[in-house]
Amino acid sequence: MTTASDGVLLEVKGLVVDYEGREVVHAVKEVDLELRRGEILGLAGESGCGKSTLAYGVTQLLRPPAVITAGSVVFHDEVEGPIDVLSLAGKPLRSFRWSKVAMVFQGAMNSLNPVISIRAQLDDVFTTHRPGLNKQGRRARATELLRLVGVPADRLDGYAHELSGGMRQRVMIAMALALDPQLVIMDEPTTALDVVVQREIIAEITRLREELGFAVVFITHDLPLLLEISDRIAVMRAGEILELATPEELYFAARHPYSRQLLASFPSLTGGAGSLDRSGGPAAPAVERSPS
Ligand SMILES: Nc1ncnc2c1ncn2[C@@H]1O[C@H](COP(=O)(O)OP(=O)(O)OP(=O)(O)O)[C@@H](O)[C@H]1O
Repeated sequence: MTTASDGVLLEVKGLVVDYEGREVVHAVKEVDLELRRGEILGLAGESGCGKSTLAYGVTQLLRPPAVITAGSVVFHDEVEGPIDVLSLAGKPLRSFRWSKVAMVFQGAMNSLNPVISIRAQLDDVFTTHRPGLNKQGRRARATELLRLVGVPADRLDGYAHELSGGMRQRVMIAMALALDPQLVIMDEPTTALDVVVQREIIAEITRLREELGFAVVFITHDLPLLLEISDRIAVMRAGEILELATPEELYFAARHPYSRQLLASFPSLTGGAGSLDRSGGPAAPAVERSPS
């Protein structure tokens, strides 16, 4: 049995997720996966391969017609010990989602409430999940969270539409971190942003991960980005994980032909010298390039 001391945060075994419509779609097929405490795990693969279904499945965020038909998900909480995620329902499930696992989605405008101030939205999270926190405590925590993600505290009393896209995404990250989760699922968190802002947000995410130690499941079509920021990358195709490797292993010695095909579909990875250094950021991936 896995214990917290093994450093495993999330243990997924034989997970099967189907979409039950007129025709059943087998979106996730008997996936086994171990996510380590504090690691950034990238989920790579073409559109429709099941990345989001897998990530939402392990956090019980799926809605009908999605059905988990087999498998188990165990979250090794650093305080409470193992939690059988798939057996959670109602209040314990809602609490699990904010307190242990948080989500950052692509369009912050869709996740933030346009008619409620940022402060009130954070307040909502605290009053629901941290009822012991008084008004002063909530104010202090809200200010601290904004500072953490590099948003001026005076924005707390503003509204989502008054913020730039990058600022909004930072606020979303602050909300996700509000209850100090051990895992943050990020589904294309920077896709809607321009490249410069995207780089700033990515740098912020990796810095916060260093500082706070949460694990990240990072979903994106951007394989070069994953090579740069991930500790390990799972390559998915048609509901299965074909290969799970470090960026170095994947970049220099991918085992599965499909992984090689996927890498080859990014000219920036296979092109001429210097092509790994994208948009002024740190070189991707964080691996030594071969001299050839
Ligand atoms: N609500 C739904 N009803 C039926 N099938 C669905 C539904 N949502 C997703 N699917 C199917 O499940 C499979 C996996 O989809 P999923 O969105 O998880 O893939 P993805 O890799 O995250 O794709 P993308 O990168 O485009 O977001 C696809 O075949 C998709 O068509």
